[in-house]
Amino acid sequence: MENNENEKEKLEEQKEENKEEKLEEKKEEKKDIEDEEEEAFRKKVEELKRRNGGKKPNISSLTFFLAIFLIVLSAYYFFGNRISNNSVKEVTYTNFIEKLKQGDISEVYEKEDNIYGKAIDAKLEYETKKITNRIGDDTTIMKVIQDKNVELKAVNSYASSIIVQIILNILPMIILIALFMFISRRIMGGGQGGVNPFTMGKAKARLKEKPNVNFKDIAGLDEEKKELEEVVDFLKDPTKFSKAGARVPKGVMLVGEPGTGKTLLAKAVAGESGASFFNISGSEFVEMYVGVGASRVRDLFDEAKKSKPAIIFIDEIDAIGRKRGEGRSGGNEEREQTLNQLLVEMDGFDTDTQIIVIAATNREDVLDKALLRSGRFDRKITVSAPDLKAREEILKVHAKGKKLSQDVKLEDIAKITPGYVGADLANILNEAAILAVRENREEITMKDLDEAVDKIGMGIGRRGKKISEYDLKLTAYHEGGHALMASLLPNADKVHKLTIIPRGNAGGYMMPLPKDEMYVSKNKILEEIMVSFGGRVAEELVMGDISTGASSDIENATRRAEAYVRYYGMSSLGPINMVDSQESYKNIISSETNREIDLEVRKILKERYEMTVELMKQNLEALDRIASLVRAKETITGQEVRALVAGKSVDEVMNMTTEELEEYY
Ligand SMILES: Nc1ncnc2c1ncn2[C@@H]1O[C@H](COP(=O)(O)OP(=O)(O)OP(=O)(O)O)[C@@H](O)[C@H]1O
Ligand SMILES: [Zn+2]
Repeated sequence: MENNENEKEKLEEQKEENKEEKLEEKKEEKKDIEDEEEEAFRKKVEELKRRNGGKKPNISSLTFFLAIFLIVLSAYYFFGNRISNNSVKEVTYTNFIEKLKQGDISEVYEKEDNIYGKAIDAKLEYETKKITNRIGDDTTIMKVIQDKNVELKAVNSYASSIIVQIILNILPMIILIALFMFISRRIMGGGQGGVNPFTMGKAKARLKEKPNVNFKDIAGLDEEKKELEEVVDFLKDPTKFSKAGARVPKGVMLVGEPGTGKTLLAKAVAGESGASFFNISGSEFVEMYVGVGASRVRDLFDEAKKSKPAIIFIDEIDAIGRKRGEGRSGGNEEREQTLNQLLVEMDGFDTDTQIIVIAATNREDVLDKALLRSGRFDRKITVSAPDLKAREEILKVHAKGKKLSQDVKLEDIAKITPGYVGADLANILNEAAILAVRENREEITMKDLDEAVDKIGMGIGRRGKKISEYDLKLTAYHEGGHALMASLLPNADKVHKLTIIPRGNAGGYMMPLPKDEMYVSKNKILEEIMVSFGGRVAEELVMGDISTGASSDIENATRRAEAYVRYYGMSSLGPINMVDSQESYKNIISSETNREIDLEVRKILKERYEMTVELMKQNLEALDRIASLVRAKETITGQEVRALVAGKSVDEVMNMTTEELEEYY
């Protein structure tokens, strides 16, 4: 099979499409972005508030330098006045000598460039410029002084004036530095305690900590913890890895919505392995001055190497890890340099480096592919929103140390909070505690918790909305329809996971496990079209009505069918490339051919839709079982789906052990 560049790309694309969850995401992404941006903004504000701890923005450094300035100024006047608090009259040198000769001056002293002479009546001082360096070198004036027996003060205010002068000379510098620091704080957005201009390239040492979080402090997230265990092993005993010739982990990418516990997981890896924990946010690198990001990365890694084993946790990696040559204008070059430096550092790791970089993001789509290449962040762990059971456990974790009244059933709170993440659940308990305290009660009641759910729910927008019974059923059947098709059709990608926990604007999703294959077969394309249609068909057969929830499924199916005809030349129109692109055959595609393509695409889609209806009608019971299990558990695995499709009942599957389920891998 010939495999030119383009085709490879197409195949890649196809593969990626498969990987993508097949639900409504595409269409709704636009809406999502708005939601996300709002969410991001809200988070930023909260973050700022949190960092400042309610204090006013830090302007103490400015006041500090202002104070110094005032002290210096008053000191100057103090000394200055003590030296000459009489009125001074400037005279010419000859005039001064004249006055001396006439005996008008009783006392002479020098200060800086001048000679001063106190008038006899002590009311006036004469001032004139010195013509020599020291008054003693001036033979003319010395002779007159000796002749007239005028008192010459050898020690004068010269010393103090040096201090004043030094201060005066460095004062502008001090003021400049103060201003610089003040502005730098402004640039940093008031957070992080500002930057010292002399060490601004340095990673802050205070970022290092030894967290006392362990895996057992994290509720749910079992799969995620299991995957991280390997990293813990490595940090504890790297020799085990090198001896076994196993590839050493370098970077782990945690992908998941805000508040799902990514930071917590990273800390727990440190806690479990006893490694030092360096925490920095990607946005901190780019909010810095130009040219500093890369050197900060270098310093951070140097720091970490000194206290190995260590974990470097980079939150919001997307801030530096965006696709290169893309993204918002300004600061791009800076970001790219920072990213390059990060890659360079990671490429330089070997077995005894004993550093693991854990990065977190909720925008995997914008990440530069280079980051995910092998030897860098090649372990990707999706941190998902908690399901029913996990939510109850998280609630329990955060209920520790709080008094709950007898009537409280955390299980019931878990039931009404699908879509809430760990941070939301922690907030619910805090809020409930506040409500109780406000009414002078010691115990949190169910009513407090209910109220807290409403309040937090309002704050988190869509995620916190209660979902109607009808919508839950619709989602369960829709996703169940995808999963059923994926399990029945031999060439389609297997189901990895099925969930009705809302994410973004999607009510739920079916996550396939893409096969590792070089080429996509004709049958696979056709079957994947049926998997896409599975959602819509299930709605039609079970609910008797169809919804807008299938829009992206339909788009997906259409795209596949079109590629099948136009690009892969698999249809009855034959192996002709009819891709609509600038350099291709396009110019000679006649309008008749276009019409033919159109008809062919429609025919394929119609056929496949009807086949999906037929196949699903024969397996409606399996569909019911899938829908009811996913309703009960919110998230179910591919194994569970396949056990149900194989004829096991919902109860049987619920009671299966992990080993028993392995059979349905
Ligand atoms: N599985 C969990 N078990 C217990 N508590 C959790 C869990 N997940 C989240 N939390 C709570 O939510 C808080 C926020 O979680 P964390 O900061 O780890 O989320 P995150 O995914 O890193 O979010 P962000 O993307 O905003 O940084 C934690 O401090 C913890 O109190
Ligand atoms: Zn769907």
